[in-house]
Amino acid sequence: MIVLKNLTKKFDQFTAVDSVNMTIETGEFFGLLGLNGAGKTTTIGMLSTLLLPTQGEIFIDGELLTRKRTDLKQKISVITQEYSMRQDMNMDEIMEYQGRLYYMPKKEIRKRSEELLEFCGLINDRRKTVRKLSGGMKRKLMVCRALLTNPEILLLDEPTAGMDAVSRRQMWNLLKQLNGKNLTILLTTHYMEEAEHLCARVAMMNHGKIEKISAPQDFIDELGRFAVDETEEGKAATYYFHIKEEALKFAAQINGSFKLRDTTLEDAFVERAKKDEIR
Ligand SMILES: Nc1ncnc2c1ncn2[C@@H]1O[C@H](COP(=O)(O)OP(=O)(O)OP(=O)(O)O)[C@@H](O)[C@H]1O
Repeated sequence: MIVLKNLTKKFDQFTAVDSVNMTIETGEFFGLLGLNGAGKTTTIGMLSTLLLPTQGEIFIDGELLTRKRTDLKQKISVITQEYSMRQDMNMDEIMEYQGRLYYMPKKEIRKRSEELLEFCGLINDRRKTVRKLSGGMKRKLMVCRALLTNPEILLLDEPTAGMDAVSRRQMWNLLKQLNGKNLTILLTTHYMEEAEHLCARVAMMNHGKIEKISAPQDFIDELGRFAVDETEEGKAATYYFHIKEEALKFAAQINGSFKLRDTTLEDAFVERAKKDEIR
């Protein structure tokens, strides 16, 4: 279990993460959502101990996380937004290098690498250098590398940024399978469909603060499960309803064209952002 208590990070006078309180259960698939600059990466940075909190604490399974607690740090693996791999190494070499960093025996590195590369569908490309891999393959390799040391918690900062639709879905399947094996996953994403598809709960972060934590469906229900997209004289607007009959009644009096559909987490996210702009 991960517990953040009043977690705060200031860069000089600017507060990037502001008294965040949050609990992520063991084995949970949790999403951290928010506009650019909301404080998501900074939160991940503190969880990975790359950044030190200005105030507040992080507890892993009830124990205070500090840079000195290698035992706790070993439970956590992080995958950052940037590809941080040597271009001239092949997959086997990348895995071996990582294993050696953590003083893993050679035999174990080889066994676990093989399992992971197989699991991620990369085994046939293991001799390819990073330079020759597609963006999707590189991201999968980063997952393999992060899992080599058998972490209990995986932190992913925008794991599918820039991926094509097919690779993204492959990554989703992979992450779901890993979570099925009780890996706790915390991800940040700008793809609301991704969060809706994967996360049991999401936190909406805004200007460093957590505004609300709930299941994606709760955000949708709060807004109204039924959406009517109206297009009239080139203008588009969306209206939300809790009851389907009401949505249909509304749609019947529209002069232009309309589409009745299910509300998505993206709708809920955009509406919250609009309200914040007005405030
Ligand atoms: N090292 C730093 N020094 C000063 N300000 C920083 C630093 N790192 C982040 N910030 C600021 O803190 C705020 C939060 O940044 P952060 O990267 O955590 O946001 P984010 O939610 O991950 O955004 P994005 O979705 O764009 O990745 C931003 O205003 C950013 O400019």
